[in-house]
Amino acid sequence: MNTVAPPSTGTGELWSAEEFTARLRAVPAERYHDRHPFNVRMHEGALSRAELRRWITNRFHYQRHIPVKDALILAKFDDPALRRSWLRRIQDHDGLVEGEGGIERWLRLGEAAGIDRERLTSGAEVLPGVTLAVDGYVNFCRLRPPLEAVASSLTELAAPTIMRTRIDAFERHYRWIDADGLTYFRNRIGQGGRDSQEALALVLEWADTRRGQEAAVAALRFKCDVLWSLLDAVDRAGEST
Ligand SMILES: O=C(O)c1cc(C(=O)O)c2c(n1)C(=O)C(=O)c1cc(C(=O)O)[nH]c1-2
Repeated sequence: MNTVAPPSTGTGELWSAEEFTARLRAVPAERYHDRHPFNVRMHEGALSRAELRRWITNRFHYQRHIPVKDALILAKFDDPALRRSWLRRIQDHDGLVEGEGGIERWLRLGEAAGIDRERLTSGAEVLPGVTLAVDGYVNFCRLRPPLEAVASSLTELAAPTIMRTRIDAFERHYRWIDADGLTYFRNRIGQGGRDSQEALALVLEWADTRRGQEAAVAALRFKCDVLWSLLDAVDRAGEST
């Protein structure tokens, strides 16, 4: 996390599709939040119940804003097929009817960990740094062009792997959480894989200048920083309790 982005000149030649793809994939490979000390401790089984509950509570703030940022991205598209396709992401989180969808599954994860849904939905325990990180992501998607907004979702290239690692860690080390609570993570393996392939194809198609390619890589770095900052806040909150 100490690397500094080189200044973007945007003046070089267009990277080939292979090189551009490799540069995009290199970003989460280097700075995805699976390397964050908090996630490392989670995967090793070293988190206390209070820490895990703090993570679930604060990550809920991220989860509930994903469909909001996807609605902001959707509003930028003028193509019906593209809107239809992107709409699926909102439906994945919100469900088609009450009681379904990713947000509901995250609430059930909370219940499995002993946090009732009123406590999660109240947002009362969301840390200031988490609010800022999530606002940063939502506003990035609100303000940036479609290429960058879509590219920022490409952290999901790495998400299926972290989901598998997390399920394994929960089943092994945090057995006090009922296994049914892990359904959110199980569902995201397929959804995240599909969403990231869709987003990658769009970014490859739309980035038709070197400047655009560099902007897409920078968007993905920014998103890695969002996820990293969120975990920093969750990690540091423990120092004062
Ligand atoms: O738990 C995780 O590590 C993790 C990471 C990410 C990600 O890489 O952005 C997402 C999710 N989960 C997730 O559940 C999710 O729905 C999601 C949507 C997006 C996005 O940027 O559109 N990222 C992620």
